[in-house]
Amino acid sequence: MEGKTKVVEAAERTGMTETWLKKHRLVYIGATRHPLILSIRDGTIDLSSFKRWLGQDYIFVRAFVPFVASVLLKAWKESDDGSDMEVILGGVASLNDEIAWFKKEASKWGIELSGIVPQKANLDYCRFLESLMSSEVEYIVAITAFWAIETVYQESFAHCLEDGSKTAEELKDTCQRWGNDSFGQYCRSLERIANRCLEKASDDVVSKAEVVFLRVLEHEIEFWNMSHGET
Ligand SMILES: Cc1ncc(CO)c(N)n1
Repeated sequence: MEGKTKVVEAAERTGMTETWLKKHRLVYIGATRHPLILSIRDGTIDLSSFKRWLGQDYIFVRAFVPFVASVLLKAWKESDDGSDMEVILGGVASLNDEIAWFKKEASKWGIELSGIVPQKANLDYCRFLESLMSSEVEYIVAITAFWAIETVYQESFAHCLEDGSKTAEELKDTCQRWGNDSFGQYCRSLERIANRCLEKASDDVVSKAEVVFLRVLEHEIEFWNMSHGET
């Protein structure tokens, strides 16, 4: 009887990410359909907002590298599936390309990356990432954050490439960077890892992961808000 109860509980937990996306739908939409993204998609974007975002995101991505490395380390220590490490390593490799891309893109727009001052929302987000790098933070919690961070960008930029979007030619490269199908597949691999881990996790760890998921969404919204340039 006890065994049966456990099976039912596990079944209810399959697709935890799906459950959270439904439960927190409004916040998720806030993060993936932000006015900056909508303005890229409808062609009304103010280029100074785009440039502000680009410069700040370069700083963010530099802090994101050690975070992803910390997830890799946790996978090596805590994961029960050796293929997790390969997916995460693929993420590290694509960040290497991403940093090179930021440099190229910045020079295209005449942005001096070394002169960028990180804004408060960026510093807050980077501090949050740093808190997740602690060895006290469980692999499941960290991989959930990683999946959410990548997925927000994928969903946002893919929206700018859908049929009917009026994205300017010079912004398509940026949208492709995160909006392309292979980045989408990579996000789904991360989601499968998160769901597999969440299925086996204790209630306590699952609720910690949910809190972290929500905080990622809030940080992403604040990050997009920086492009307004009011702070
Ligand atoms: C703020 C932010 N979130 C997510 C990503 C995706 O890597 C990024 N580059 N920047």
